[in-house]
Amino acid sequence: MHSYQIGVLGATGAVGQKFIRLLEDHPWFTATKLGASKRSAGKKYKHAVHWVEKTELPAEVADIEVSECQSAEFQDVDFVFSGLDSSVAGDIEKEFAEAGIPVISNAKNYRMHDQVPLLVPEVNPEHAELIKKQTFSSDGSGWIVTNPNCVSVPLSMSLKPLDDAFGIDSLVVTSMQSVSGAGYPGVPSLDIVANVVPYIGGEEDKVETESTKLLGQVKGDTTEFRDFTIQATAVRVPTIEGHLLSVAIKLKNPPADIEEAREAFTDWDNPIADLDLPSSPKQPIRLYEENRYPQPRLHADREGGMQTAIGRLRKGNLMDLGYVTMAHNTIRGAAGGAILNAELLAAKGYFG
Ligand SMILES: NC(=O)C1=CN([C@@H]2O[C@H](COP(=O)(O)OP(=O)(O)OC[C@H]3O[C@@H](n4cnc5c(N)ncnc54)[C@H](OP(=O)(O)O)[C@@H]3O)[C@@H](O)[C@H]2O)C=CC1
Ligand SMILES: N[C@@H](CC(=O)OP(=O)(O)O)C(=O)O
Repeated sequence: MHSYQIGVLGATGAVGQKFIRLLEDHPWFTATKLGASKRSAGKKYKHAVHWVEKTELPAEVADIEVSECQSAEFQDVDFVFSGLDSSVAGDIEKEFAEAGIPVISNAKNYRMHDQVPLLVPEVNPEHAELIKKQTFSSDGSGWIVTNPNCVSVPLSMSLKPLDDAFGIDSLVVTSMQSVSGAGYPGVPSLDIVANVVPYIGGEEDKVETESTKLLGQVKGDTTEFRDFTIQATAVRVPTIEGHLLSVAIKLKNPPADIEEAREAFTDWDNPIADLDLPSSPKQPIRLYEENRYPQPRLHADREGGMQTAIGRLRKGNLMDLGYVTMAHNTIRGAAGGAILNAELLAAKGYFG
């Protein structure tokens, strides 16, 4: 039976609040320590946070006094989740790992670090073994694992079955990203109401790189990236939750017909199904046949926000296939993805 006391760094932020909500009643993990900036430290969580979740602020955490994000304050926890702002996540997460506290991070800072796994349990669970190569702490007790960017999650989930079946040559992706991706208060209302903003700073580089690490292979003490090319355009749209991606893909051994492409998704086996992890969706990938699906408002919450939706699968004129894919950006693409990573690592015995 797994039972862990955990801390949440950045607990007052948009992603931090999602951690708090998803951890309420979690069968394995209990949040006992919460960290944020000096602005929040010393206050009760209920007074420090500007709660934006639809559910009530969980009573178990409401009166916890928020700490500064220093390992000395978190000595009693088994590990921490990090929903820290990336401007501070680098130094803080390193300090925790050096002090022997594992960090399950949602921030971008260590995603490209040679020994840090960039992990999506259904895509590359075997990359967890890189943890053993990390030297943040002298005895190996402190380490960092990251989850990818909220666009890279549905992208890599959709690419994995296609890669297994046909091999990926190259792809073009356009991501239509919801406003919650920018945190709270996020994008100014005058920019985004009844509008589309055709640029999200720093986003395209991450989308063009992360899937080549996720679908890569651990070799020695690092990951060998794949050599397929991704061309990305990231735009902000006035939806609230759920990033919708349009993908056009060229394959090494294209399917004979669209039915064969469909089967790549429907016949794909989830490699972690037998672990029966608490946050694992029963059906990680859902292929919609209806031309008008998937839609962020209708489908982002499916399977607790952990399912990746695929639709509009069709033969392309220029590339081999076209499709759309969509996932809940702050659950599957952020806090829920990090919690699933921690469940995988707990089931594999990484927390001792
Ligand atoms: N929103 C999303 O969809 C996604 C976000 N992410 C990533 O998750 C992280 C958090 O994003 P989001 O929740 O939107 O951001 P927010 O701005 O909403 O929250 C940031 C958190 O970091 C804390 N913080 C800020 N400065 C410091 C500091 N100097 N020391 C300690 N804590 C500090 C804040 O505390 P305080 O309240 O006290 O200021 C707050 O808890 C980012 O790295 C982001 O890129 C990843 C995927 C998706
Ligand atoms: N940039 C993403 C959210 C985010 O913070 O991504 P990352 O974890 O890669 O920094 C969005 O706007 O939707």
